[in-house]
Amino acid sequence: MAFVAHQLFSGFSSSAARNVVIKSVTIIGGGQMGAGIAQVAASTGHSVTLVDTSDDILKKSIETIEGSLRRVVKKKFADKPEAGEEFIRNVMQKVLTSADAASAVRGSDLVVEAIAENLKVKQDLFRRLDKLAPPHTIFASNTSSLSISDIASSTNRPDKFGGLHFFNPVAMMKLVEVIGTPATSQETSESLMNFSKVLGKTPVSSKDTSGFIVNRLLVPCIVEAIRMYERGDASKEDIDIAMKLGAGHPMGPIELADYIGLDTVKSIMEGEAKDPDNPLFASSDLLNKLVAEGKVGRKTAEGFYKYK
Ligand SMILES: CCCCCCCCCCCCC[C@H](O)CC(=O)SCCNC(=O)CCNC(=O)[C@H](O)C(C)(C)COP(=O)(O)OP(=O)(O)OC[C@H]1O[C@@H](n2cnc3c(N)ncnc32)[C@H](O)[C@@H]1OP(=O)(O)O
Ligand SMILES: NC(=O)c1ccc[n+]([C@@H]2O[C@H](COP(=O)([O-])OP(=O)(O)OC[C@H]3O[C@@H](n4cnc5c(N)ncnc54)[C@H](O)[C@@H]3O)[C@@H](O)[C@H]2O)c1
Repeated sequence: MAFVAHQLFSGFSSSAARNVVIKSVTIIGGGQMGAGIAQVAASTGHSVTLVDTSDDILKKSIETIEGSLRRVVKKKFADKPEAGEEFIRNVMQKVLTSADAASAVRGSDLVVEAIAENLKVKQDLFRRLDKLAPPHTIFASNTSSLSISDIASSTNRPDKFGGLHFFNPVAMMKLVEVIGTPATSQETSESLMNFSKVLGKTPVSSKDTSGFIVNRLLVPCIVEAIRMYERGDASKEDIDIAMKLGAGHPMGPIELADYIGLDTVKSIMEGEAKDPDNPLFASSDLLNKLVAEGKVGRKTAEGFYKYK
């Protein structure tokens, strides 16, 4: 799939002190999160370029976006199927794909990174993109657990760098955490807050602290659930039923781990385990085994559970 450089760089105001109005967005990583972010950005009128490492992966990303749009349209245009089809066509036209991050970022107001949860890999990517993106371009990471300051330190634009933490599935989850570091400028934070609102999300702001808001509270729940299952205190089914019916969660913590992806869960755990003061993240034999077997949850049709 060839990259088509149609995007007009249009939203930047001449004054460096003014907010960047985000019109064109490059999303790096076309997996669960990147595809979802591309979908909501295109659905709200942004020109989107979705980047991944190969055309085959990007083809799957496009299928994922179209599949999710069909579910959205089924409700939104319940009585007008033709209008729904037209909506899908219009949204899909706004999503270009490219396996070449370097050309994709050249006309972009915002770059959102949603690649693997690995500090060095994210730093390497941003170090490269920093040299290619225009000076006004804001960089944002969708990291679940890494420090935004650490990722931003690979660039020369820490003032134009923030966290934009979406939730899975992006099409359905209303929250975005906007993370500012001590170096993030007020204009950048405001631009990211405004962008999130334009996407139809509710943004909250958080300092660049471990887990931000949601994961600081959610991750211990998932960790304890997996340990409880490993110890044999309860079956995985009962743990999930208990948290759905007893705590009102839409998914149980073990189902949710499968939904997030056990590869991502393992990367988060290993990143956090570097803190010797936090025994919460000691390794889990069961999690390691599932990941080693390629059973990383829903995306591979098997994790703790099997999926059709
Ligand atoms: C021992 C050591 C362990 C170490 C552990 C370390 C832990 C690490 C943890 C990492 C955490 C990282 C997390 C990440 O940074 C942040 C997150 O994203 S957390 C995840 C947040 N998400 C959730 O909590 C999801 C909860 N689930 C739900 O809200 C719902 O279940 C659902 C996903 C919306 C699905 O709903 P269901 O009712 O279950 O199922 P349905 O299939 O019927 O769907 C309902 C409704 O929604 C529509 N829909 C669902 N998915 C999509 C989609 N992708 N696109 C479009 N529409 C979708 C569907 O069509 C249905 O519509 P309806 O038919 O009702 O009109
Ligand atoms: N899965 C979740 O529930 C969830 C929720 C919020 C945030 N996150 C975070 O979002 C990020 C992505 O998670 P995901 O679940 O979408 O992962 P994923 O495995 O579904 O997708 C990651 C994609 O990035 C691509 N990729 C890897 N390196 C790349 C590179 N250098 N250039 C371009 N593409 C590259 C991979 O090919 C893959 O398609 C992670 O940082 C994760 O912590 C995940």
